[in-house]
Amino acid sequence: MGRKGNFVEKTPSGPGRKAKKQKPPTLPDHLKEVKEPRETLGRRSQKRAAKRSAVKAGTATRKKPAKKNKAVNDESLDSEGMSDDDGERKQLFDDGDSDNMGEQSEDDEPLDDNFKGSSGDSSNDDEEELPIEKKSKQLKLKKQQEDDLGEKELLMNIQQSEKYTLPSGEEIEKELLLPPDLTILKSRIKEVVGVLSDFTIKREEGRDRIDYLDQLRRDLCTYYSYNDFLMGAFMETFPLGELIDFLEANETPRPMTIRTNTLKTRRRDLAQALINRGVNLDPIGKWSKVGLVIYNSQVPVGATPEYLAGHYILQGASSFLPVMALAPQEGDKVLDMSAAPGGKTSHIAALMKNTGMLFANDANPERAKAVVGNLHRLGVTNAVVMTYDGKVLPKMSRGYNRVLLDAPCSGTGVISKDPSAKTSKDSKDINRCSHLQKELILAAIDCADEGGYIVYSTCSVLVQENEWVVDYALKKRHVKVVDTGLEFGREGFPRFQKLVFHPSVKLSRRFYPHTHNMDGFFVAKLKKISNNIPSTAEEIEEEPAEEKNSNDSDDDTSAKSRRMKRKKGSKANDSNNKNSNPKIKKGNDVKEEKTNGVAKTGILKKKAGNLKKKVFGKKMKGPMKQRK
Ligand SMILES: C[S@@+](CC[C@H](N)C(=O)[O-])C[C@H]1O[C@@H](n2cnc3c(N)ncnc32)[C@H](O)[C@@H]1O
Repeated sequence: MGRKGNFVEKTPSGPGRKAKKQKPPTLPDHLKEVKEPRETLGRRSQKRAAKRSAVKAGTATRKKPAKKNKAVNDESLDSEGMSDDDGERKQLFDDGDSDNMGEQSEDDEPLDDNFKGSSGDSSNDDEEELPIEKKSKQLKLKKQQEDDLGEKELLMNIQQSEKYTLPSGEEIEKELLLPPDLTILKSRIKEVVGVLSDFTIKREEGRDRIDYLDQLRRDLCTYYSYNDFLMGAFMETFPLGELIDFLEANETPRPMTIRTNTLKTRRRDLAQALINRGVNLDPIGKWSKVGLVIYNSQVPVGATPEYLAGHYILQGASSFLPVMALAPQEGDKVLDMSAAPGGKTSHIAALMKNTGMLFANDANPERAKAVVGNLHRLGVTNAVVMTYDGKVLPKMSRGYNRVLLDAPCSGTGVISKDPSAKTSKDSKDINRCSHLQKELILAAIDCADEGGYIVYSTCSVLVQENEWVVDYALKKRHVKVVDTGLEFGREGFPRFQKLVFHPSVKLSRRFYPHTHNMDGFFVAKLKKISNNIPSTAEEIEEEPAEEKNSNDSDDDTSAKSRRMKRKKGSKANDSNNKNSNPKIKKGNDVKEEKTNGVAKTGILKKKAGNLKKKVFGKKMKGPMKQRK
């Protein structure tokens, strides 16, 4: 579909199988005789042909290019007769009828002669050369010299890196007085990463790892313009080699992607319509049937008639993933707890084929307006838009088959889109986000029906906003982590620094700009086992378990190395993932309500006076008519 760019450059791979098998052509002697140049030959060709004749007759010598000489002198080649064959073939081409062939082989030769700076024949050739040929030779020579120099420098650098010395405090102070020299910073970053990757061998006597890490952190902050806190957080999250890739990826925008709105069109038809408008596109990948990647366009992609008609939405590739993990079904009752501007809500509606009931909530009324606009444009008719604080939702409406919590977050996965995060986020922000996320995830679980699914996602790469939050939910509610069903993505971290999370958080998925060429994202899927709340939930500390011994090897995932920092009786929740019931107590504040997947509009009706809601297409009374 579309105009596919052929990114794989095809390089000729030498003679084919048949050609290799064939012996060089052997001609009868009379045909090998040198012919007089034909009348049609040009002046230069005639000169060359005359020279060749002289060489053959022994009245002149002919210089061979350095490489070819080497090949000719190579005994092993001689013994196989290959060089003779080459010579013979060359001679045949040179003397043959084809002027082009002759010219070609001649053109190749003087270049090497010139390289050797020889006189004689080559100087004659020089005289014959066109200015462009001379220029080309000079450029080749210059390039060769540069390459040689580069190689020498590389060797020198390698030798230097083995005994790389960190700058002294005085040198650093001096440096700080001047504007940053990016070239120096870049090479020092490279050097320090090199030392850290082979520390015992490359370290400077008397220097600790922390000295190098501090220097690296300072340099990375300056080079990539991050604040110290965030750089530290990233250094804890990624191995060093990967860290640089991640930071580099944050400097370039991700590909523009759109999602076909299957409520209105098919991807094939949309692609054709956009191609007709001069949009160069491709399917996003095998993992999505609705995504298209836009390489370039002659028209603004956010203002085409197809866009205005709601045939697609501009949406980052990673934003498809939480909805795919949620896998909403036709007729479901679904809650999108923080929905604005509605990209994922509209995707959910499309998968539900506008059936069932979809509640799109966002605490920010201004942002909720964008949800209204998008849902109208995209033809969503099964949705209600609400503007509540997600934390209060369980008191109003429960029994959802599926709940999406695309949580408010620090945005550390989308720095290429919003580079202000590089300097604006500090530890307080992350703590605040994490705290809110923990409250919202519990609310999301409470809203879900028994057996229902909750997808938790963020566009952050920080553990505190991801695995930590999921681990917290596992301790506080009777849920288990299940497979997201997504085909790709890195596993969630079951451990981080000294912290140990429930091993099942591994089932969650991490997506990175440097590995997946999409925004950094985290997706976890939970299944609610029951409405019961672990009896110890209130006593459980919010902090995840800490490892006993920080020297434990990173690979040691044994149960021994885990110390669950729970108080007495906390075993209950450990069994969540084995599907057994933990010690439980009924939540007093929560009135249970089994809905079997059908919306209980009574709740909404009761609170209608307070609800700032909008209904699209269908009235709120009674369950939606389902289109199957
Ligand atoms: C990551 S955005 C959601 C993006 C949306 N899911 C989409 O795909 O278009 C997070 C949203 O959470 C909303 N939010 C923040 N605090 C909230 C709360 N306490 N309850 C509900 N929504 C909240 C923000 O207004 C913001 O729109």
